[in-house]
Amino acid sequence: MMDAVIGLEDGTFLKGTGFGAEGIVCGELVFTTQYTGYEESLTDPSYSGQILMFTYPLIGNYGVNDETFQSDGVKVEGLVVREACRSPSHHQSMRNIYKLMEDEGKPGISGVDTRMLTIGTREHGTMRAALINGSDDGEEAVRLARAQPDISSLDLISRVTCKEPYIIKSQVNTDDKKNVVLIDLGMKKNISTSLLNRGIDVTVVPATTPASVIQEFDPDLLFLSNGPGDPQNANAAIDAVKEMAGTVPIAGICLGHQIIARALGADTYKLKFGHRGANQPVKDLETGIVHITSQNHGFAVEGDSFDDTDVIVTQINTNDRTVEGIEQKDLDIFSVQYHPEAHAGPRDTEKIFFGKVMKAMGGRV
Ligand SMILES: NC(=O)CC[C@H](N)C(=O)O
Repeated sequence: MMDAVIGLEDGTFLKGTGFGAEGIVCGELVFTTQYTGYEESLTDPSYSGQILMFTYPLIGNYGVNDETFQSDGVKVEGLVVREACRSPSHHQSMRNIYKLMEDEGKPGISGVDTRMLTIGTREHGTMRAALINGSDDGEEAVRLARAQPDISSLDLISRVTCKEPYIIKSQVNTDDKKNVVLIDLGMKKNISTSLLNRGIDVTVVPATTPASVIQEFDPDLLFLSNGPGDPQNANAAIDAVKEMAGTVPIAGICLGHQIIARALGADTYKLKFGHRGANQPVKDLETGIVHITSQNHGFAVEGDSFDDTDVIVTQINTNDRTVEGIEQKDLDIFSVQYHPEAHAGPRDTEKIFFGKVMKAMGGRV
């Protein structure tokens, strides 16, 4: 048992019990309301630069199975929970969450009032934080929280994107093989899996790959993944979309959606405390149907700011009416703010979104 403390930029600090690796981490403190799916969220590269807090009071009760990972390891900077389960129960569990965080060199804190921290975040907006595992010096944690740069000034994508292009061949036999070029901005594994399961070969390329190189791979569709940080910092991908718009269909998820929107001349802005959870209601404005979606984002697209006046907002969040989906029909471009690939979260929109990707390439849905 180690002393641990979390400090926020507003001067709040809470002492608790440390687990995982000893050390100090800094990042934005964000909360997610999902009850399950902690393995997927901890390994989601979109959380790079952030300390993740679960509002659900018990995390780790079904252990850790590496098969669920959305990347090669834990990508959050640190973890905040009310209680971390030491003795999990699940036949596929390989280790407990204590061991996971220790093996991955990431600190966690338990035994803190996550309700108070969540209310504070909702009232103040997302705050910079520091988590120290191995000390209970709250003043130092607050000082470190305040000393770090704002997330918008960090280049987080370069930390999580792949270094070289690579090709994943689909094992599904189809007569008409399609090839998607996927710009890896910090891709969750289930995005490529959702394409591979439909018989599509996936060429994954680094975030700074220019349009000229993407074209050499002869894509049937250009796909932009999820990823960390402020979409304003993804200039290379924004330029690639601008250059390729109209030449191939383009689709995107989350950060990919924000990048596509910026390429079409829209503004993006920071939400007060973001949407993170597995039950976010999204209304399709064409059908009127509301789907329950998985989400993890802190930025959003300004719906009425598009330079391209043919862009339509296709979906909105019914909680706060923020933009959840856009489409430019003439250019065959569409994207969503939520996560149709789920993992973690509901699969309500999986068939709809990836069906649309298939249709855009002239393939079978
Ligand atoms: N999951 C994501 O792709 C997140 C996108 C972006 N980093 C945001 O926080 O809004």
